[in-house]
Amino acid sequence: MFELAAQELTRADYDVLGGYMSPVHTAYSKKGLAPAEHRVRMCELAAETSPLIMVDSWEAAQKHCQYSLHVLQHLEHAVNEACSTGCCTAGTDHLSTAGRPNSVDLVAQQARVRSMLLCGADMVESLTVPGVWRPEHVRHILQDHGLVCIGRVNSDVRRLMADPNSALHEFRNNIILVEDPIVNEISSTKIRSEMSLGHTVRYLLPDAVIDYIQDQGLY
Ligand SMILES: Nc1ncnc2c1ncn2[C@@H]1O[C@H](COP(=O)(O)OP(=O)(O)OP(=O)(O)O)[C@@H](O)[C@H]1O
Ligand SMILES: NC(=O)c1ccc[n+]([C@@H]2O[C@H](COP(=O)(O)O)[C@@H](O)[C@H]2O)c1
Repeated sequence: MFELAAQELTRADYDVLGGYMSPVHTAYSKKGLAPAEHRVRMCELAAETSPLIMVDSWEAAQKHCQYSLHVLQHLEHAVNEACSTGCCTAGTDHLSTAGRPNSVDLVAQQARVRSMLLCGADMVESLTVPGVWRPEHVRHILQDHGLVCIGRVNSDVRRLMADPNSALHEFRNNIILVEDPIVNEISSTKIRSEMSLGHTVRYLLPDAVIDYIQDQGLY
C-alpha cells in the first residue's frame, strides 16, 4: 500500500517524505486484536528494510483509544516540530525522519509537511457508514489532510464519490485513488486464520514478522 501510494503521489508531483504505520490502541474494540505492544513490534520488524515506511507508536501508547483524525494531527505536528528544530535528523520520541527521502530539501525550503490518510477501499467505504466515523472528522480528514485509497476487491469507492450528497464527492479532489496493477486479495484475517491452522504464510509476510508471531505464540 505504501509503495503504491508513494509512487502515485510522486507521479502527481508530491514530495513524499515517508509513511507511518500507526497500530491502533489495545482498547479498540475489534475481535481477536493482539495487544498493541506486539502489533507495534511487528510493524517495526516489517518496516526494518524499508526506506519509506516508519512506525508511529503514539496512538498505541495513549491512555485511551484515539480518533484517526487526532492521530493524523499528532503526526503532522510532530514531524513539523522535528523539522523546525534542526529537523529530520533528531526525530522525536516516536518519530524519526532521519535520512528519509526529501528530508534535506524540506529543511532548505522550510516547507510544511502534511499528513494524509492511507487506507484500502473498504475503509473508505466505512467513512460513509453512519455511526462508524464522526461526520465532522471525515470532513476534516478530507479537507485538511487528504486521503490515498488503494483499490480493494468488492469495494467501489468511485460510486460513493459520485453521490453529490456525500463528503467524498465534495472533497473528491483530495482523494487519490490507486488501483493495484496486480490485484492483491491479502487480508490480515486470512493470514491469522492460516497461521492458526498451522499453515504456511511464508512470503506473504516478512520473515522477521513470521518469526516474531511464532516466538510470541500469537494467533
Ligand atoms: N489487500 C488489500 N488491498 C487494499 N487495502 C488493504 C488490503 N489489505 C488491507 N488493506 C487496508 O489496510 C488497512 C488496514 O487493514 P486491516 O489491518 O484491517 O487489514 P484487513 O486485511 O482489512 O483486516 P481484516 O481482515 O482484519 O479486516 C485498511 O485501510 C485496509 O483497507
Ligand atoms: N472514528 C474514527 O476515527 C475511526 C472509526 C473507525 C475506524 N477507524 C480507524 O480505522 C482503522 C481500521 O479500523 P477497522 O479495522 O475497524 O476498519 C483503525 O486505525 C481505526 O482506528 C477510525
